[in-house]
Amino acid sequence: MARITLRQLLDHAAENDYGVPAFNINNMEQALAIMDAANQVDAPVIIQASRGARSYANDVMLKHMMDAVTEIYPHIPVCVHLDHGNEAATCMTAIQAGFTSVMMDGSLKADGKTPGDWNYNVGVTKTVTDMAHLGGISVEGELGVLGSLETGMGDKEDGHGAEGKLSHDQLLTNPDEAVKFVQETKVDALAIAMGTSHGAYKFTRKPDGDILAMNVIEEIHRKLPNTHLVMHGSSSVPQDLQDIINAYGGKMKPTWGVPVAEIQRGIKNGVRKINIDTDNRMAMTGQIRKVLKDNPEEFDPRKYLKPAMEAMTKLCKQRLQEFNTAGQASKFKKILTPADMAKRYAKGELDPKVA
Ligand SMILES: O=C(CO)COP(=O)(O)O
Ligand SMILES: O=C[C@H](O)COP(=O)(O)O
Ligand SMILES: [Zn+2]
Ligand SMILES: [Zn+2]
Repeated sequence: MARITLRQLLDHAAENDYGVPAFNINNMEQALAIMDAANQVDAPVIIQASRGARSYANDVMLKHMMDAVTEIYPHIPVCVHLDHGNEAATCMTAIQAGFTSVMMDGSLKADGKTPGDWNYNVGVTKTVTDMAHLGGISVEGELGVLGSLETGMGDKEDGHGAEGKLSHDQLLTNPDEAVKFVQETKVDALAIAMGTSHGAYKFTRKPDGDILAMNVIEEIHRKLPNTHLVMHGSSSVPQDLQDIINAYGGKMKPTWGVPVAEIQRGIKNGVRKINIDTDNRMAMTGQIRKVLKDNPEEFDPRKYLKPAMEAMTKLCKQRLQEFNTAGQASKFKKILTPADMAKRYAKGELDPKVA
């Protein structure tokens, strides 16, 4: 069993200068596609499930799917992570279901819509780290609210995201506050806001520093050189995937995502976890549309799900190569269990270090 905690994985990534994509799953096809990619390029990987994924697939199904992939690919370290936990209970039930890492997203209140203030965010995040670390489970926190620097709007695209207009103060993580947040909460990884948002419609033009503030990441990394940074909303929304969808009856509007080169710049500056969901959704949907359009007589789901999986594997493989995750799986000497990690937290070995 090669189920790894986020903390052990990202510590290795920091020591070896690479980033790890965190791909979202909702079903078996996505889990198999990710693992096929990781196996082909010898990469460790993060598989994450949102609250929506948990209610779509059922925790029991997710748990056994994760057991299945680690049995099929025992040599691939897999971190099973909760994406955007909205309250402590959501994190605790994920841990019960076998997740080795949870995100407590206190940038928004439990409703997933209202921005949380400093005291709320620190309080709820610390509650989760205190409990999770007792069991050796890793925690990602978030400071700053995801949303567009072009429009000031939070991302409401998939039901989770700030409502209403946000100020630049809210949309850009403050580096001094980031230091205090990490010290007070002891999170293992920190998600920061710098202009990305979820979904396909991130930018109306190729992003420059005005709308994708990579300088914020660089400044935070200078102050917190030992903290693993997380970029949410990091799909690149490739033009060729937009084109396939639109060529086969889709109606995606013109849009830009996060260029891979910007993510690579982030990886040089402490970004260790890169969240990608939309690109994989698009890769699958493009193939499903194509098969059904080309073969209107077809009704066997395997006929369109297989090419959909292959397109997702191709995308995942490409990101694992671009982030230098490829070739790293076989470098792991020993996968520590959550119980091993619990002892390390108890000794204070994993306490945050500030520059
Ligand atoms: O951040 C994400 C999940 O937490 C996914 O982002 P994308 O919508 O850019 O793929
Ligand atoms: O928010 C991040 C992911 O894209 C998951 O989306 P979801 O909540 O629709 O599952
Ligand atoms: Zn999303
Ligand atoms: Zn996210």
